Amino acid sequence: ATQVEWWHAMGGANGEKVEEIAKAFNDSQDAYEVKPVYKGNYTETMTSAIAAFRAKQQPAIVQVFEVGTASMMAAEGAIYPVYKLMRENGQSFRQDGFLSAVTGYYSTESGDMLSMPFNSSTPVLYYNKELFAKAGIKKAPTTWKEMGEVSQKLLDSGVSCGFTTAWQSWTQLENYSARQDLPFASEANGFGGVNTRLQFNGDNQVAHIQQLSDWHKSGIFSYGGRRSDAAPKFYSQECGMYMDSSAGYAGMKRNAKFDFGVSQLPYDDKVIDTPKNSIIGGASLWVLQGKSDAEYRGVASFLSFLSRAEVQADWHQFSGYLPITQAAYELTEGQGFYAANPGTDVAVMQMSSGTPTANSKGLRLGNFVQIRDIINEELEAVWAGKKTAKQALDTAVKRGDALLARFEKANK
Ligand SMILES: O=P(O)(O)OC[C@H](O)CO
Repeated sequence: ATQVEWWHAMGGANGEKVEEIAKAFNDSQDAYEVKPVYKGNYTETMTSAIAAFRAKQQPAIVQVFEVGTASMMAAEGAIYPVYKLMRENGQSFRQDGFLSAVTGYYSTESGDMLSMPFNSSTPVLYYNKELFAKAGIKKAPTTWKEMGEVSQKLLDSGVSCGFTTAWQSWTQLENYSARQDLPFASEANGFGGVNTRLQFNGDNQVAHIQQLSDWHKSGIFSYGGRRSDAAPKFYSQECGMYMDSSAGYAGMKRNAKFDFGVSQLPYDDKVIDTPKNSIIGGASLWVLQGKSDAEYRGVASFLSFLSRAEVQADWHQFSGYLPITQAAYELTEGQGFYAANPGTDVAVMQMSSGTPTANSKGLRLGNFVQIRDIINEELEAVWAGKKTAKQALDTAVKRGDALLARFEKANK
């Protein structure tokens, strides 16, 4: 069989599921064998693939997190656009069957899908129902004001922290901006052109980060790391609430030894009456150039397999990633999964509520991997009490803009 290498960044429970999916494809036919290879976290996987491409050792498929999207799109000679691959390999590929919020993120202006949105997520709020009950809290907070009040009740009942968060730039700046309908960057968050510049140092974002800083001092909020490293604070019941990707679900079922609930991210009722949709994260699969025709036939066949409703629905139900096709969503609903597992449809609802605005469609920023590092550094200076929110966000914008200017120059 022709071998097809697939580099990915799925560890833990979701990594085991990826192995299972590849095996199911391999068992379903004997012309191709997909070999999944775990390459570390998202940044490590992307960096390895770029280095491998330069050394002509690249895999056929690489999983790249949403943050790397603009960089991948710009790497024209290195990628084989998915819409083209499917067409040239005789696979019928109905883009219109995918959820528009997801395809929009990964398509060109003319609507052609460049990568395959295998695992799209959106951040949600997880909460410990048992700690809530002990503290006399009846329901999950819906606004940031309630977030503070509920956290205080948790602290008063003896819990050591109200909440923690994973992926701080994604949850507290990118999605905060989208939900509150505030620009994160100009040019429709980069969708309008490479001449985009950062705007997340507006008054509302500054006030939000300053509030988190004050809460960090009082114990309401506790910082636990740049990716999902804060999860153990929630599992160990140190914190009563936790904001993370909807795909934290698989790990949650495995590690949380208590009853937990899932609800939408809180919104800021000082800024907006009805929050906008949240934006996606997670990753998509990019096909790389330089492989044989036989390998590409294998890739196309595998991507078709991955978009099947039953494969998608199973992956969605296991991991908490979004059902990326309408058919996978309907199948899941028809199977009674949402009714039997309350909270599992929160991400889809939050993501698809209302009509997306220029501020909630998503982000398309060059050098965004490095910009996220800058944001992480600056936010960490806030949590450490070394900078005010305003100082940190102003500096992050200035440093990030220099990277955007460089990307603009290279991609005009
Ligand atoms: O944990 P994931 O896979 O949903 O990804 C979260 C963020 O989008 C990564 O940038």
